[in-house]
Amino acid sequence: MVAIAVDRLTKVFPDGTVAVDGVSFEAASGEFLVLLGPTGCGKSTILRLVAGLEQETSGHVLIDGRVVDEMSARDRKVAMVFQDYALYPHLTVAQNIGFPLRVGHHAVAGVDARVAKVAEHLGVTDLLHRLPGHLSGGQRQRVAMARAIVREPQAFLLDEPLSNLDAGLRAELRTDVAALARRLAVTTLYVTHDQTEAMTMADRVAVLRRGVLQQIGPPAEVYGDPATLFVAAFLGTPRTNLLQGAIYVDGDRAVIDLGSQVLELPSAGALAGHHNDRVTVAVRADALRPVAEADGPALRGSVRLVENLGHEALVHLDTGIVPTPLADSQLEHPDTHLVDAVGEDPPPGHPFRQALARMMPHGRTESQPATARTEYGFYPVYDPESSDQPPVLSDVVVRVPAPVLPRRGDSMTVAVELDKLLLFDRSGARIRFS
Ligand SMILES: Nc1ncnc2c1ncn2[C@@H]1O[C@H](COP(=O)(O)OP(=O)(O)OP(=O)(O)O)[C@@H](O)[C@H]1O
Repeated sequence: MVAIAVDRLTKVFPDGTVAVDGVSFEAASGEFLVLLGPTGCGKSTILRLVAGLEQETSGHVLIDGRVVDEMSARDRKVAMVFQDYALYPHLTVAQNIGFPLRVGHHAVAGVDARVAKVAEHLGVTDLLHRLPGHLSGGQRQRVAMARAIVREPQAFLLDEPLSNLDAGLRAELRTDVAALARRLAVTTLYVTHDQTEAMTMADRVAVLRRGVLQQIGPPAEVYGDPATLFVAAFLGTPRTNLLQGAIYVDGDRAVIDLGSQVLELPSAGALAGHHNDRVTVAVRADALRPVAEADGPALRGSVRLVENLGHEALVHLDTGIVPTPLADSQLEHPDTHLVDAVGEDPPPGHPFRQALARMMPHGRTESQPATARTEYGFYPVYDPESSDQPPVLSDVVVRVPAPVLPRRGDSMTVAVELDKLLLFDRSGARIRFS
């Protein structure tokens, strides 16, 4: 088997769309590498470039250490499977699987044996005589996979192969597909926007955003140690809580000021140089634990909503903390929207004045002016362009084990595991503090 690498790969389409922007990575021989990212981030384009179905604007594709930029798709000997399996409707399953061998240079002898072997690998032996129209979606996808591997490709390129299937089948097939790729030890690039698929199937995950590689690493590392706010926000079920905050440092004391609440850190440590920095605090449900009484860092709130999932519940807590909005925040527009409200007010007449006037201060009450600061000098800011609606305070989502569930309106305290707390600066880059 062979390694696949891309080196500063860039694809600009004729209309100027930069679909892939200087991406470099290497999938080792036999590795299962998942390309993960939201729609339009360039995943499929990377796959098509590797397959030779698209010509790169600059950079290189390497297969087994050899630059293949000028090599035809056929000669690259990689097999690609798409989400629409595109089986030939008038051919039986056996004929579909054997098709690449019959049109290729192979002697016809031996085709049946290879079809039988591959069909067994994919668990479709009983279906060999059927037509695709008489198969379920999952069975069709298995046949498409069988057809792709029958030529014994050097590598597998899978483009959202499971996305047309229902949830149950997806779960079943993702285990099968990953197991098959490992059994055959075929180097695999697998494209998905589904974080569960990425986490469960991959040896390593490459997270992409707008054609740019954000981070690559084993699933646990990318999840637990995200390099950017984008990665932290993209990976998390339930969704990662993103909270506006600021860092306050006084000697060896450090506080993360969340407006209506503060989290005290044991020591300033690596945050010493970040006094007054505006940050987004990303805190996932697995960093939060409901407690009767806090004996360490904690957040408090009142229960707004309980989603009962049977074995556990997701509790939405109204904490009075202002969220970093996912779509209109620095997540999508680095450093363009948020005003640095820490430290000093903008001068009169400054264009940000209006924005500041619409700020939601911490624990706002009727008697409190809208520009109240916390004792540490911070107030969260709403982007006035993102919405005409009054600002909404963040719900912090917490997992609570069934059966003892809180009720709407109950107060709740959740202990915060500080070493799972993720801080990001205004450009979305990680601030490490321990
Ligand atoms: N032929 C083309 N001409 C112009 N733009 C294109 C072309 N093909 C893709 N794009 C654009 O390039 C970007 C990346 O597309 P690509 O299909 O690689 O994304 P993706 O991450 O695979 O998305 P999805 O998950 O929706 O399939 C998108 O903005 C897309 O609109």
